[in-house]
Amino acid sequence: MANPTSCDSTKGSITHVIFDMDGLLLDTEKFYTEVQEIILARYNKTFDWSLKAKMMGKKAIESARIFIEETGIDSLTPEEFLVEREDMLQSLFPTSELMPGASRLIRHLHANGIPICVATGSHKRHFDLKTQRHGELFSLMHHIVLGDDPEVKQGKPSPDIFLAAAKRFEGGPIDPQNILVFEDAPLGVCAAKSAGMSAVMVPDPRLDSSYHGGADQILSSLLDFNPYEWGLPPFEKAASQTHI
Ligand SMILES: O=P(O)(O)OC[C@H](O)CO
Ligand SMILES: [Mg+2]
Repeated sequence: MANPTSCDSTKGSITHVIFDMDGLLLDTEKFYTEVQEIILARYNKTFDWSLKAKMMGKKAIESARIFIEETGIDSLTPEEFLVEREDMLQSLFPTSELMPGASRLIRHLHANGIPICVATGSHKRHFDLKTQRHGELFSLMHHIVLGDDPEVKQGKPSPDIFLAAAKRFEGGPIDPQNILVFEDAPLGVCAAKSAGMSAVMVPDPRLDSSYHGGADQILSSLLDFNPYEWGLPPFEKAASQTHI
């Protein structure tokens, strides 16, 4: 039988799970990168991962401000930048695909009665486009908190979105110590830790490891997540392996 004492005290106390969406559940960060590269090329500039790290996970207008500030393009306002990228994003988002392991993990936690939700910087209109092929999977979430939710005053790295998500679980607010957040973005990990939660980071391999600080665990893929390590119900296969 599985030995529960192999989990440390924090990991063993997880009862609720919050998922980031872009770059974590859905392979959508590549769309932002592609579009931003196209826009920057018009100004003979290139997009790099240090800028990407500052933008990922934020609300659209917040990341637009960073983009304009950091690239020094003064002929575009952040609002104009958002308009300029919108048509391209709207045609790409409906093609969004799931990240490896996302479906398995969501279905596993749901089937085992672990309350799960999504907390994404994406606003409603983009969320609807990105998830239009994944409605059934996202319907397994207890709730979804979006970047344009009135309770989310500031985007990540502010803890606002994760604290709002913790409140909306049944019996909420859930103690942050009992919540595990999955994130791909450095600012998202920062937000989860500021909210007092545990954070598993699944970063893009192109993100420099200097951005990995703060996460409680770094994984290459959701496929590598072991629920048992966190006191969560093990995957079937893992459960049988513990008998060996
Ligand atoms: O990573 P998310 O799901 O918080 O989304 C944030 C933006 O929409 C994209 O960086
Ligand atoms: Mg993300």
